[in-house]
Amino acid sequence: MEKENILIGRNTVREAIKSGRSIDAVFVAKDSRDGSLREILALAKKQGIVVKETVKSKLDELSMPFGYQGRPGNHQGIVAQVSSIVYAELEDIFKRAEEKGEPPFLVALDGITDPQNLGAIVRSAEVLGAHGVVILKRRSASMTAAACKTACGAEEYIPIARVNNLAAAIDEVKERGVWVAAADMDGQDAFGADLTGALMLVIGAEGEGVSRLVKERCDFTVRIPVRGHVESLNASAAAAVLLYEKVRQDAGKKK
Ligand SMILES: C[S@@+](CC[C@H](N)C(=O)[O-])C[C@H]1O[C@@H](n2cnc3c(N)ncnc32)[C@H](O)[C@@H]1O
Repeated sequence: MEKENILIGRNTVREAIKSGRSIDAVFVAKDSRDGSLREILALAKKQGIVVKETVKSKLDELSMPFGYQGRPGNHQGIVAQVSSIVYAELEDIFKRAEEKGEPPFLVALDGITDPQNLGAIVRSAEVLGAHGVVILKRRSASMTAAACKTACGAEEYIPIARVNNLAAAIDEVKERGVWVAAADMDGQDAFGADLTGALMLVIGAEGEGVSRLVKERCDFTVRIPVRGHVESLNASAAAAVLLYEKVRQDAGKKK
């Protein structure tokens, strides 16, 4: 599976944004800000697409492997990185659980923006037997080359569904008989909570944690007890601990 594609030049990037194509990031040259570039950036911003400022040589470098050899500058000050990974639907995750004859086990990410955290969580989810990962379409990291690199190929084996609205996805999942647990520092002790059976674990964003709206939709909130001075774990470390705790509890119940 191809991990990454680059769209080069103003018209290409503008049309891609307008068409609603899934764009991971727009890279724009630091020193170019004329009218048409400003218009494209405003479009990108409106759609919640990540815009990164960079130097022209970086744009040359990004464009080179995609047929622009020997023609630096042809990117006109802008390139967009689009992911070509095939995202799944929520339904595919439930199908996966059904095929395996297991209660659905999902991980949802409420706005994780660091691709390495996303990749690490996808990897842990796959390794620990979750049936799928749910991420947000906007204002969140997607499966870029950086995320795939950290996932170490796990994305090939686990469905990753992108949703517009996590609160709505939680309602849908709950209707299908799955308990939804938010991971948050103000929850009940995760090691005393019942994580067995059909479960979706919601991990919060690096800065803001789980949003209030999402937390209100969850059935309960779990906390990993900490002993140090730093308040919280890294999101991917917290996900790994909680996923493992669920696996441990399920194994204990089977005995
Ligand atoms: C870096 S933390 C976010 C910290 C954020 N400042 C807050 O107050 O929520 C990212 C996510 O990792 C999970 N997490 C981190 N430490 C945790 C802990 N001790 N117990 C449960 N979840 C934790 C939560 O889902 C959290 O939203």
